[in-house]
Amino acid sequence: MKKFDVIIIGSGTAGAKIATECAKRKKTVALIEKDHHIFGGSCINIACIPTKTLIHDSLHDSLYEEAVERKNKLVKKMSENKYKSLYGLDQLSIYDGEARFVANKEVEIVTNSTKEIVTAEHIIINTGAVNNTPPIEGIEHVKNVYTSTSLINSEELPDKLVIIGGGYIGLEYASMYASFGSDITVVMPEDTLIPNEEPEIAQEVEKVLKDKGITFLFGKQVEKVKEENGVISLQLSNEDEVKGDAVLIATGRKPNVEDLHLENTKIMLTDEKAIQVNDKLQTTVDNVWAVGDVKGGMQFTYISFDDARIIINQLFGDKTYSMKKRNNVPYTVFVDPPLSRVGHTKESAEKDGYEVVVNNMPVSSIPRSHIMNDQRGLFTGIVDKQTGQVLGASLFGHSSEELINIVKIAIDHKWLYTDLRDHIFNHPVMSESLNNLFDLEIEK
Ligand SMILES: Cc1cc2nc3c(=O)[nH]c(=O)nc-3n(C[C@H](O)[C@H](O)[C@H](O)COP(=O)(O)OP(=O)(O)OC[C@H]3O[C@@H](n4cnc5c(N)ncnc54)[C@H](O)[C@@H]3O)c2cc1C
Ligand SMILES: NC(=O)c1ccc[n+]([C@@H]2O[C@H](COP(=O)([O-])OP(=O)(O)OC[C@H]3O[C@@H](n4cnc5c(N)ncnc54)[C@H](O)[C@@H]3O)[C@@H](O)[C@H]2O)c1
Repeated sequence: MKKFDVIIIGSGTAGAKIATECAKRKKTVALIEKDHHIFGGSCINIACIPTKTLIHDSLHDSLYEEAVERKNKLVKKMSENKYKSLYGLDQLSIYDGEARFVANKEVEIVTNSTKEIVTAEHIIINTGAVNNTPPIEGIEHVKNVYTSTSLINSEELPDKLVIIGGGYIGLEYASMYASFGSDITVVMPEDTLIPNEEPEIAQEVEKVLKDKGITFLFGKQVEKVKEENGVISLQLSNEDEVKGDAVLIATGRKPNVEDLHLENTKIMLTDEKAIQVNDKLQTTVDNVWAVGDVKGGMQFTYISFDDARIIINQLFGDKTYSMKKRNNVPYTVFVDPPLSRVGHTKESAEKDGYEVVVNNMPVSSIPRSHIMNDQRGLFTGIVDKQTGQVLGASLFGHSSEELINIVKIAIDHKWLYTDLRDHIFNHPVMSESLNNLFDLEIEK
């Protein structure tokens, strides 16, 4: 049986980074990827990069088919570059095959024509997540039912798209396909949009997305789907019916564990069927680690990348970096304009015992928004009344995907609101708005 220092299952964000770092340190590595067409994993092939490219082009008057073509070229280039950056690294063997466990520390690699069992001192599982499709009667018989992956590969713009689920994918695709000109209905079980965000921000997002022509059906489940002459009818929980010519299922993504044959090991799963790890990303088997979406929790590329930092620190560093040190993770929902958040909302800060000062500021008060001719949105800043420390921000408006990182630095470094209020920004730019967002009256 061939023995490596490290086996990595999946070439996603974490896997590729760990493979490079191990090879740099002259470790022998087997990197196993089951689908050569998505070498480099989800982010560059089916997720962040293709969707944000299409979103960009949807806002710059591109025709849908042209945008899909540009997206395809970019994805191909990025995937090839990723492969080239790894292929030929000394000590690194890339396997085009599916990995499955046959014992705690033994992995079988299955290709079309071969089977080989390999072992290693360390095994890292980076198999990502797969779509979670709810059981809806009739759905398997209906054409033009898409996932986030298949819809953006279809070159035909849907005329009337019904989206099931109002999370990240549901909202980003609703906004993007509305910008391209599709008629959009979002069916979601929640009673309100983005219930974990500041209520004022959520209301503003809803208003802006409705102004784009998107219809939301709140508090509804889809029970049955059927198709007649190309018209798809979705029967909802309250007997209502909604019709479209295409359906997107955007009801979450679940850890990809099914084909790993973990029953041959002592690797345990959580109640949510993710691989159970501790804060160092160790599974329940010694020297087997899990990184990225497959370990459950937040599903973001930068979390997978940060997981790689943990592994590299644990294998080659001083072993001090772990999930315990990860906090204030920012995120952006790339609707138009983007919604970004870091740290506390008013409600979550108060739950944690803070007395807070809150400032809401319309984007229209920012000079840059007039230059760009886009005054939509609202910014909210949250500050601890006792200490004056910045606790959080919710930014719904142009460029928020960049601005939010300034607030993250402020929270991480325990800056006071006055640090942002008095910072000299250049002008006229969106970031100077932080001077005003954190210009607060704080009485102690
Ligand atoms: C539509 C969409 C948009 C998104 N947009 C964003 C965004 O804007 N920003 C953001 O931060 N996140 C975004 N995400 C989430 C982000 O893409 C994921 O969190 C991230 O890519 C997860 O990476 P990973 O390292 O866990 O694994 P992945 O990148 O998913 O890689 C897993 C790899 O393992 C391979 N594999 C699986 N099983 C086996 C096996 N048995 N043997 C061998 N290989 C195997 C797969 O083929 C795959 O290549 C988006 C997700 C989606 C679906
Ligand atoms: N900008 C980004 O960073 C970005 C973009 C896209 C996706 N992602 C990641 O991808 C992951 C998956 O995205 P997602 O939107 O699929 O998941 P999600 O968890 O964000 O949202 C799922 C939605 O589907 C609804 N839902 C669940 N079961 C349902 C059912 N049976 N019927 C109808 N609706 C149902 C949920 O209530 C929710 O509204 C996210 O967790 C996110 O981390 C990130």
